[in-house]
Amino acid sequence: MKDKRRSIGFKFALNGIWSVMKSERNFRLHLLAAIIVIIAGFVVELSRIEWLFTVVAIGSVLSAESLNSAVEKMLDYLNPDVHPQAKIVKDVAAGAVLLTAVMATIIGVIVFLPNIVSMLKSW
Ligand SMILES: Nc1ncnc2c1ncn2[C@@H]1O[C@H](COP(=O)(O)OP(=O)(O)OP(=O)(O)O)[C@@H](O)[C@H]1O
Repeated sequence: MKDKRRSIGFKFALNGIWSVMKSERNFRLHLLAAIIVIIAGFVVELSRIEWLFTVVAIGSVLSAESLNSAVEKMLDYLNPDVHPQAKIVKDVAAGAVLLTAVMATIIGVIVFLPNIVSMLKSW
């Protein structure tokens, strides 16, 4: 019974990921960027520790994007009047995405730049 409930919960979670993929252009763009980064990771042969940072960076951005989308959808559903508090709620959620995207960019530069430079030197 507990297993069945768990698998239903998992199905709902997958449904949430699918829904954000369908409705959020930014999520799709970040997903595309993640796929390109993963392919680049194989090309430059990242080390184990570099993969760890890369995976954490990608996961953080996609998670923040999903939570931002949940906040947006909840507010859209509640349909509040124009109000400074409603603005703050959306802006704070969008800020979380920006913070993770900046972090991911910094990690990307630190991880990939030396690899790309040494690859170019060996040509
Ligand atoms: N009810 C509201 N009251 C005051 N400001 C709002 C309200 N709703 C949205 N805003 C402001 O307008 C901005 C854009 O909101 P909008 O609903 O158009 O897009 P979003 O849901 O944040 O993003 P997306 O473009 O992904 O749908 C928000 O970031 C917020 O600053």
